[in-house]
Amino acid sequence: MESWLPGSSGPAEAGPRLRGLRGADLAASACLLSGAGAEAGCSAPAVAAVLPAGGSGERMGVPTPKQFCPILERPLISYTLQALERVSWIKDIVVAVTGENMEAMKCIIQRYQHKGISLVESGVTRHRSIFNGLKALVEDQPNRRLSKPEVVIIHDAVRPFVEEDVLLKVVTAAKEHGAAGAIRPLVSTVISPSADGCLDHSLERVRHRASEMPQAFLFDVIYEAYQQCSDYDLEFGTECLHLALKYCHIKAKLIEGSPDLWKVTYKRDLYAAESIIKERISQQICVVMDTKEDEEHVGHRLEEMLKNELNHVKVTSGRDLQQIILEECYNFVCVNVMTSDFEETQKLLNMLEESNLSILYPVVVISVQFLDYESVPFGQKMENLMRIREFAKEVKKTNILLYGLLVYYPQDERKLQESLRQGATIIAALIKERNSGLIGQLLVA
Ligand SMILES: Nc1ccn([C@@H]2O[C@H](COP(=O)(O)OP(=O)(O)OP(=O)(O)O)[C@@H](O)[C@H]2O)c(=O)n1
Ligand SMILES: O=C(CO)[C@H](O)[C@H](O)COP(=O)(O)O
Repeated sequence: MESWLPGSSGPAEAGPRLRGLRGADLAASACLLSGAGAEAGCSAPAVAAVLPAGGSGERMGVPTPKQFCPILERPLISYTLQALERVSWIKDIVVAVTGENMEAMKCIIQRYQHKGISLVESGVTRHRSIFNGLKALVEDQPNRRLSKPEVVIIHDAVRPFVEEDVLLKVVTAAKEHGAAGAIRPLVSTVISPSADGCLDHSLERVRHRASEMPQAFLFDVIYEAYQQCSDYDLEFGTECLHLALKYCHIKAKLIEGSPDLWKVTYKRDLYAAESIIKERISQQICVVMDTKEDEEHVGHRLEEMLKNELNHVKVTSGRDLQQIILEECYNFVCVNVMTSDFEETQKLLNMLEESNLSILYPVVVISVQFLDYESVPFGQKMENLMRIREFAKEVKKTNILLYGLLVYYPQDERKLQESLRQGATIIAALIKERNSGLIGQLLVA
């Protein structure tokens, strides 16, 4: 049994904030799982995960297998790997991919800096792919690098939104019951047609559930089940929990999962996944000010306007930028009140590039300038500001989306209020949409 350190789930906080159990709660649950008291410290089963990723995604209807389809320019499977690898108590992750996609998969692992991933060749069916993944974890394999876990999680590579709390629940239940899997209420009623295409019978919807992923098993149970099962099971079966029941008489514990556990299957699911990701990374905005003037100052007024416009979003003024970057804020509004150049924006861009924050998600930077006809001639200001196009092209290479916003700054208070409101609306839209086609544009409010 491996040590399961309290609070060892630090990396799980990486990426957009997770819902459900957090930090201390997770550590406490991990202790409970082990059954060991505080005096004994935490210990828990060694856990590994197998991800079948060898399908062709026929139902998606595109040439690229769906697990490699890009969402915000990053392959879907990378999001799933990120979700699993940030769980510190999952020790090994085995991914089953086709020989044809092996190199592509290696590139994905390298480019997105995934850690602790081993690759095996997939099989012609999902069950065969999973079996290959399990074999890689068995002790008597030649060239064995991985250790046999006590519990193994099985999770589809095309379910990117799996959270640590549901993983912990299925693992805990698997340790107690031998097998466990996430379920969801049925959306539609399941009916059985007869051979002539007419209704034979209908199932009572409230008595049935949709079986989702993740699932977890005592390793010996699921490995035994796969070793015993028939070719028919391997060819046509779709349910791992059923194999554990049929061949090992293990009745899986069923765990209620969240709606986000759904399997990306059709093209529309990619759009849904993209929307979820965009929403998650738009929950915090950092306003970087080139002035420390009082609250009445126009930069602060824009910040207040943003807070009103986006009342569910955390809007913070950036004092300690390094810390804010470390906390994984993906949206920055750089307000230039005192200056009419990109010096402040440039400093921020340098910090972002050094931080590697944009490896996983596109970071939005909006450089805001104020257009005050009385102090700087329009032509001179524009000449300066047009340089944003070059900057934007350059930083796009590192996945930073740079936009310019010119806010009209009239003397008339009512008009100024209106410009600021419009500016806040544009900022909100740019952050929400993350449209790379608009980078380097100077929008006017
Ligand atoms: N021979 C196979 C078939 C499927 N899978 C994986 O099993 C998971 C769930 O299967 P499914 O959604 O059915 O994927 P596909 O078989 O790719 O899709 P489709 O049925 O539309 O062809 C996916 O991560 C898929 O890559 C696999 O590893 N090996
Ligand atoms: O939902 C699941 C668990 O029960 C699996 O993801 C599902 O069985 C995969 O099967 P298929 O390849 O036929 O979609």
